[in-house]
Amino acid sequence: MALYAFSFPAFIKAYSDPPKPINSISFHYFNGTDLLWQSVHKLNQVQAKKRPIGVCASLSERGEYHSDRPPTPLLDTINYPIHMKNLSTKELIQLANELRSDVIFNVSKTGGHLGSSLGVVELTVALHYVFNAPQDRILWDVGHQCYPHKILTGRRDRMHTIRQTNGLAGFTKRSESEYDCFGAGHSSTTISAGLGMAVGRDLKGRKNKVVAVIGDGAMTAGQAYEAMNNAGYLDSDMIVILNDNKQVSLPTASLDGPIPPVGALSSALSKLQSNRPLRELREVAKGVTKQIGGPMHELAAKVDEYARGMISGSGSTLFEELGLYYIGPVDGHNIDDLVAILREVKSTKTTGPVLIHVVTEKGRGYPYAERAADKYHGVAKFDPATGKQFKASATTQSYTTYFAEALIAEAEVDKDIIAIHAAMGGGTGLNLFLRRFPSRCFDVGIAEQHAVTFAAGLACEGLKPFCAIYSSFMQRAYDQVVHDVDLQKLPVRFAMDRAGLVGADGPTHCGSFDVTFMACLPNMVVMAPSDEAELFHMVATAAAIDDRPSCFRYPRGNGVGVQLPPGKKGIPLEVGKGRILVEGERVALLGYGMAVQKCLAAAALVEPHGLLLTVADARFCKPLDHALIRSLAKSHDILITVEEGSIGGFGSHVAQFLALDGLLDGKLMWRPIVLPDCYIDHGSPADQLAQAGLTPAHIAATVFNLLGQTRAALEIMT
Ligand SMILES: Cc1ncc(C[n+]2csc(CCOP(=O)(O)OP(=O)(O)O)c2C)c(N)n1
Ligand SMILES: CC(=O)[C@@H](O)[C@H](O)COP(=O)(O)O
Ligand SMILES: [Mg+2]
Repeated sequence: MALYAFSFPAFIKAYSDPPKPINSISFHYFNGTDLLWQSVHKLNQVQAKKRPIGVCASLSERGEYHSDRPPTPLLDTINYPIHMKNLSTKELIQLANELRSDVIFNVSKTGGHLGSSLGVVELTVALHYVFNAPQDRILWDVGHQCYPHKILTGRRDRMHTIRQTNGLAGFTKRSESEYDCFGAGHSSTTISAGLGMAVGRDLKGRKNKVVAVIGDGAMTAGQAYEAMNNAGYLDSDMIVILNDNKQVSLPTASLDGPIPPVGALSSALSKLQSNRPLRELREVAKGVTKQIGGPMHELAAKVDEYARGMISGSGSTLFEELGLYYIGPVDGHNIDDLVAILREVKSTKTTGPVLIHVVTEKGRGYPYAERAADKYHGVAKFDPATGKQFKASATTQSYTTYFAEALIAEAEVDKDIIAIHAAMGGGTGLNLFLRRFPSRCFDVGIAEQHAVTFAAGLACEGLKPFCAIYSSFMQRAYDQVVHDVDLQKLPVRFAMDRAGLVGADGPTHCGSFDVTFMACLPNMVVMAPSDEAELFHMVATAAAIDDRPSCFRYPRGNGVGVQLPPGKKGIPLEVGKGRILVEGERVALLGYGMAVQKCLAAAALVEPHGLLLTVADARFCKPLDHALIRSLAKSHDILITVEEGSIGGFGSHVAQFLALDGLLDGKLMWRPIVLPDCYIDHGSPADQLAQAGLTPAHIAATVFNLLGQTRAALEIMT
């Protein structure tokens, strides 16, 4: 939407004889007595489906897109934003189309986050055209939509390495580029960080701009409001761009039916889109204010005041109540409008925080993504021509699916079981639960803190809430876990998926700390299954624990192929009891969670050397199975614990017990194998495990070293 820089006569004329409808926004009618404009605003050009301009490759016969990478003659000349500055609008449109095809072909070879990147192609071009990064700070919330940004900021030649070992990160990352002014991965942080940068700029006497791009999903998290509230109070100059694509929650893991956006914000945003006329009037008024001085200010200010008042009457300027100047909605795929409005806002002095509401389409410009329920949010490698993804075939289901099936089985026989997730219905598998129990599944938006305390409230009323939140996203709700759940000993059950290393998403998404931060809580039962059958049993165990909170963790990935319980219904375990899987001698490996599988593999590696190791599955970190640990410590020379978690977790609790029980006072050699005290970068799961020292070979080498067999230790590692 272009801000109309009316001249005075034209402005007055607009009052009586509105201009003819023009391309994107036009004012039909203004009645001088009441401030009512009807406007025609083609927000999403139907022609959007038109083949991109300037792309001469013919469409594939096999499908609806090119099978070969189309030529990108203009993009080939752009390595950094500085190379874009002299382009015409037409060239910018061509650049956007070439950039879009570049993203599609890159991701078709690497997999990754496609839909959100496609939705911000025009916005990215306009931002890097108008603003001067890296001096101007451009922040991308969550950062999963940053592929166009990375291509335009000197990293096009490395996009084929994205999310791979030693490759580009899948999110923005400060250490990767000066153009990535803030790291992301978890949502809803950029307004806070951007405000910090704006205040820092002012304190340093600098003049650069700060722009935070945040999605409608990320805008459902409380931190976004904390930040806007503070921005409104501080009145610092910054620009928030709300990228509203009507996708808040993720059916990432499965092609579920479209999940409507959750929460009151989504309906407020829809209202904003329906309340266009009044807002456009304000934009006109603002445009006039800037173009003319003197007495017209009062008229324009009056128009603005009326418009604000009338819009807020409909409760639609939620953002203005927080002190941000609202502009929009703007067509996020119209570069002409975007450039005009960004230029206008950039050139306006001391505006305080401004929120530009941009409406985009996730997956835009790639028919398979546009049509998919999940908008191709997270994709495997795929054939660009047909959109067919090359998903690895597996003989077992994901732990996510097993969890959902286990919870459904429990909910079939217990009507008090309720499921809660935070905008991750696909990733947690709870969309499967939702289909079976639509009234007992709650998606609270990207609001993990609220999810936990909401579950606490449910537990107060005698329900049995299962809060399914990825391990790393659970970090966001830790005080709620402590203060609202554990301290009050409320029976909330926490299902923490993506525990341990997660591969391509890297350190922001690795569930490294959940054992550490859960097992230190006095009332929490903390357990971890060593395979998919155990996961069913632990879901049943959690369902049965109704006098305190409990949690269980499980990894990203598929089961190991063990027999599932009959009817896929778990049997509650005896709380605090582990089990011995293999009786050996001299050396005992005590695994926690999926690390037990690595222990079994390590035992198999050393057996040809005449070593028969004991392998035990702890099952519980809290309460610990003291009898099992005491027995292992007393009947073996060496005790090694293994877990895919940080220091302070299972091994630390075992050490605490061994020390207090006097079991370290004798000959026992004891070693904990944990994640190293560092962040493991994105890469393949195998590479990550190797970097972490958690492979079966590493465990076997530890055994050999402790037995003084250093040659064997070296050999097993080569
Ligand atoms: C704290 C946190 N919770 C959950 C997620 C998982 N997640 C990644 S993207 C996404 C949806 C984001 O929606 P939006 O901000 O609208 O971006 P879009 O994908 O629509 O472009 C979610 C829930 C996350 N990254 N961070
Ligand atoms: C960007 C984001 O946070 C999610 O898309 C996340 O990458 C999903 O992870 P999974 O692919 O493990 O579900
Ligand atoms: Mg969205």
